[in-house]
Amino acid sequence: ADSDVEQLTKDPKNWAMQSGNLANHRYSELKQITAQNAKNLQVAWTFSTGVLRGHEGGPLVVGDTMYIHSPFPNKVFALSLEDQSIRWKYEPKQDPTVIPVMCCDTVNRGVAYANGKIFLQQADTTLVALDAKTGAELWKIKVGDPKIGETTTNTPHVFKDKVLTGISGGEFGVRGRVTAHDINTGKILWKAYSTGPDNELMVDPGRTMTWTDGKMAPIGPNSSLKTWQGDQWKLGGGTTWGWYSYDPATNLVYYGTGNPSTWNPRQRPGDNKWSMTIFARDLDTGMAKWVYQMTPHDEWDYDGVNEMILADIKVKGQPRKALVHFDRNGFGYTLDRVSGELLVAEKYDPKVNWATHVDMKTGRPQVVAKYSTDKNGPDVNSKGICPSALGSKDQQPASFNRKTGLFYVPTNHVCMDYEPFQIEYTAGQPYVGSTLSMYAAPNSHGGLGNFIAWDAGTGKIVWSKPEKFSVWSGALSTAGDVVFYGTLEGYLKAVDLNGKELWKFKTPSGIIGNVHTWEYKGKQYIGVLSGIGGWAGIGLAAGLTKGTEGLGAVGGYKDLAKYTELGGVLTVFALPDR
Ligand SMILES: O=C(O)c1cc(C(=O)O)c2c(n1)C(=O)C(=O)c1cc(C(=O)O)[nH]c1-2
Ligand SMILES: [Ca+2]
Repeated sequence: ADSDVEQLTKDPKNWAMQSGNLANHRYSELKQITAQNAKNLQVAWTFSTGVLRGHEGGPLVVGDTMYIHSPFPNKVFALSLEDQSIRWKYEPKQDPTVIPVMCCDTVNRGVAYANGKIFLQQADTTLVALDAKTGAELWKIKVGDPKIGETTTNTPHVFKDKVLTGISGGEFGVRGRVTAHDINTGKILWKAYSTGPDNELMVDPGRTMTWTDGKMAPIGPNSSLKTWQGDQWKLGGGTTWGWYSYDPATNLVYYGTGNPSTWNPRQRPGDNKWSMTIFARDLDTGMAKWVYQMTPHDEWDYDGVNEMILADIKVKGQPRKALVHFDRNGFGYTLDRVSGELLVAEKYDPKVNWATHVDMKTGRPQVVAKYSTDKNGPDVNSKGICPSALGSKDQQPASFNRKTGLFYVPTNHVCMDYEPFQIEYTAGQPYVGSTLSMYAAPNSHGGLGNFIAWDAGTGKIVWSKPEKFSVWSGALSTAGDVVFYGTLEGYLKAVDLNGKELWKFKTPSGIIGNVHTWEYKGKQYIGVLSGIGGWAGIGLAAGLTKGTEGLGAVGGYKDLAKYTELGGVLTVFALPDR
């Protein structure tokens, strides 16, 4: 039987899924807080998780209870909205040796709710179901092995009667996959890899389609194996650590796969399918209906895992069932989510230079030779590549406003120098094979980020608001015509539909969490987790973690220490009583 989560997300009093709804909208129908009164927002209450390092994701609210989480050791708290007391607390026992094999800080992107259960994905790859009333453990299952660099940072995703989860470790030669579990027992119902033989990919060579020659065509047999040399696909990356979405009308689940391993492209000739790819899979069977690869043969670490936002919008004047995706590679893609047809691919940061454009017939980016780290070869420093490996956007999710039809997107405005080198694979050791340095986009406003509004029907930036640092927090937009996001200095900001700043508040630490909203006893609340960390904040969060120095210190982020310190704190805001 289907879970209650879809129904719960239809009542805007709840915030029952990390993304707000199945379609990854991060939009709320609540409109007590408006562009006129947002300047009056005040702190209603706060709560410390007692954990340092990177707090991504955000609070879930179901009825009169809030569920929040922390990064490693992955605590979960159930809080009463009535008196803010702790109803229960869960703290798993985990082996801390997992910490050094997490590439980009010990982040966690939050818990999921369904049918009276809370689902948690621990760093050590254990997927756990808890009783939402008591916090008692109902079942758990390990989906990976940290000894070979497999870890988990993603939120679990509940669609209908299944909970889906991914894997991290693209920087350790992990082979990416998604598993679908029975919500009542944890039993694996299907498992679909990103690289390898057709049966393990769960593709049908005659029926799984992809965009080629200006139309959809079957992918053909061994579509992945043919694009790797020898057994390289076994260490091929294509991990699955992003925000998934689901369309009940087509029964398709959508997610992206990450970078191919290693970052030295000369060591893995070929397109490296299906890394850097959008998968559309039937939820019941797991079989792929269509795939689209954004960055064939990645040479820059542009993981393709960023969220797929399902939106019914006009594209070039025609109403379409669209899928909108802001890829790390700097292109904003609009596809037909039913067929997989490529509709729009345009740069959402004007500085993007590694490719001139995406060929709309082949779907392939046209790479600029001087920024090809493969052509330039190992031990050559390719300079001035935009975006950097952080992408024009990383994990920080965008919001789709159902009223304006526009997307509000937190972005990075960062470029890099990239120098690949030969690396041997050793299980459980970084398999990175490149050194980077990253810096603010040259000849621009000097900051490391922008917060933008995007028209996915035409592929155009509507407005762009410069920020000193990358906007590493997820956005929220509301029917009250307010858009919220957090900054790495720790400000929670409210802007109007033209990007004009209405209000800001300095929270206790830098924000890499996502802004959520809910209603309790007739009052609308806004909540966000502070707690600097993640890749942009890792310098502050951990010093550079041993073994991950190669991931590159980002020059400008060192200044963060002038603005903020570590510490996970939830801050809840509301308008004053009249
Ligand atoms: O390839 C992978 O498996 C993998 C995993 C993760 C992760 O799980 O956090 C990140 C990345 N890659 C990555 O490339 C990246 O830029 C990144 C940023 C962050 C973050 O939370 O700030 N995680 C990750
Ligand atoms: Ca990666």
